Amino acid sequence: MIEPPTRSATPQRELEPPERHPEAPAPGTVLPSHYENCVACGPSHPTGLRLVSTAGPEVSISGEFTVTADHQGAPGLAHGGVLALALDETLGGLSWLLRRPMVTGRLETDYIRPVPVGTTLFLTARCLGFAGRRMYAKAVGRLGPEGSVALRASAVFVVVPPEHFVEHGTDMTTEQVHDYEVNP
Ligand SMILES: CCCCC/C=C\C/C=C\C/C=C\C/C=C\CCCC(=O)SCCNC(=O)CCNC(=O)[C@H](O)C(C)(C)COP(=O)(O)OP(=O)(O)OC[C@H]1O[C@@H](n2cnc3c(N)ncnc32)[C@H](O)[C@@H]1OP(=O)(O)O
Repeated sequence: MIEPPTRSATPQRELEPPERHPEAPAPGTVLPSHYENCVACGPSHPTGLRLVSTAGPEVSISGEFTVTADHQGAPGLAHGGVLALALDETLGGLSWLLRRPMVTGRLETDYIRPVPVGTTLFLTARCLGFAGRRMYAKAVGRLGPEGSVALRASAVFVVVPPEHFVEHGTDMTTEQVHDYEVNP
C-alpha cells in the first residue's frame, strides 16, 4: 500500500484569511453542546469532559473543563489523550464562528506541564486561515485563566459536506443535518 504523504499542521503557503460568519454568535456567547452524548461537551455523557466553549473575538474561541478522576492516566494526572480531546473540541468549536462543518485531519500537541486532577483547564483556539478545504488553527491550554501554559496544539481541519455525518455516522438524517447547520 502507498503511504500518504507526511502532512504538517504548519501551513506551507500563505493562507486565505479567516472570515467570521455574519451570523456567528457574538463574542462572549456561551455555545451549546453540539451533541448531548459528545464525550467532550455533552451534558448527558456520564464521564465526559463537559467542556463549555464561549465565542471569542474575530475567529477565536475559549473553552473550560475541570479534570476529574475519570480523566486520569497516571494517578492524579490527566491522560494525554484526554487533553488532546479537550484541544480538539475547542479547535472544532471554531466551526460555530465559521459556520462550516469540518472534521479534524491532523492534531499536533505539545505537552508542556502535567495537569493534575482538580485543575480547571482554560483553553483558547484561533483560526489562522484556509488553504482550499483545509482550515489551519492553533490552541493553547493554561492552568488557570492567566496561568502557566500546559498545552499547545496546531491543527488542520478539513471542511466536509454536511452529508459526511449522515453517511458515516448514525441516527442523523440529511434534513436534521441541514436544520442543524441553520439552527444548531
Ligand atoms: C453538521 C453541520 C455543522 C454546521 C456548522 C455549524 C455550526 C457548528 C456546529 C457544531 C460543531 C461544533 C463543535 C465541534 C467540536 C468538535 C469537533 C471534533 C472534531 C472531530 O474530532 S472529527 C473526528 C475525527 N476526524 C475524522 O474522523 C476525519 C476522518 N477523515 C476523513 O473523513 C477524511 O480523510 C477527510 C474528510 C479528512 C478528507 O477526505 P476527503 O476525501 O473529503 O478529502 P481529501 O482526502 O481529498 O482531502 C481534502 C483536502 O484536505 C487535506 N487533508 C485530508 N486529510 C488531511 C490530514 N489528515 N491532514 C492534513 N490535511 C489533510 C488534503 O490534502 C486535501 O487538501 P488539498 O485539497 O489542498 O489537496
